[in-house]
Amino acid sequence: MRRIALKVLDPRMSDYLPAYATRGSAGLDLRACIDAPVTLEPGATELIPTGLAIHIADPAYAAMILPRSGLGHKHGIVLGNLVGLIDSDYQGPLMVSVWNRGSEPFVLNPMERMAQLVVVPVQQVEFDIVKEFENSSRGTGGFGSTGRG
Ligand SMILES: O=c1ccn([C@H]2C[C@H](O)[C@@H](COP(=O)(O)OP(=O)(O)OP(=O)(O)O)O2)c(=O)[nH]1
Ligand SMILES: [Mg+2]
Repeated sequence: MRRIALKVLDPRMSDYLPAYATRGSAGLDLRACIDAPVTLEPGATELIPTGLAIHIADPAYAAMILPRSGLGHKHGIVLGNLVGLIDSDYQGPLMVSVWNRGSEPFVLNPMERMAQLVVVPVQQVEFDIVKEFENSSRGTGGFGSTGRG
């Protein structure tokens, strides 16, 4: 398994370090490092600290913050930025933009799992400037060009 440097910014998080729930888990749950419950009214977005920082260091990797499916589907708790992207050179506090897109207030409790972190491979690229592309079967067709259903 790849190892990534992690700083515990808030000592309370030492007891709640992100871990894979099962052997096959892709995501590491991120918890709300808050002192008191936060009520998210319908439509509200709050930037919630995780109390952690990571430094991925290798530009061939990044991390993505994704919603938890249960919170998103049942309670409308998703992310204000839809997906959070953590650069490999980022060393600041890991923050989660929690958005209540639902119709009921949602109370986020201290240390509650609010989102998940997925580490993914990244291919950085350089561009070759061209006037014409080589032919492809799709060409410029997109946005439904192959039809519906
Ligand atoms: O949900 C998120 C998204 C981002 N970040 C941190 C890590 C990331 O590396 C940095 C910058 O994110 P991004 O590039 O998506 O934001 P930006 O608005 O382009 O800011 P910047 O100008 O700092 O790149 O913010 C988080 O902690 N949580
Ligand atoms: Mg950026």
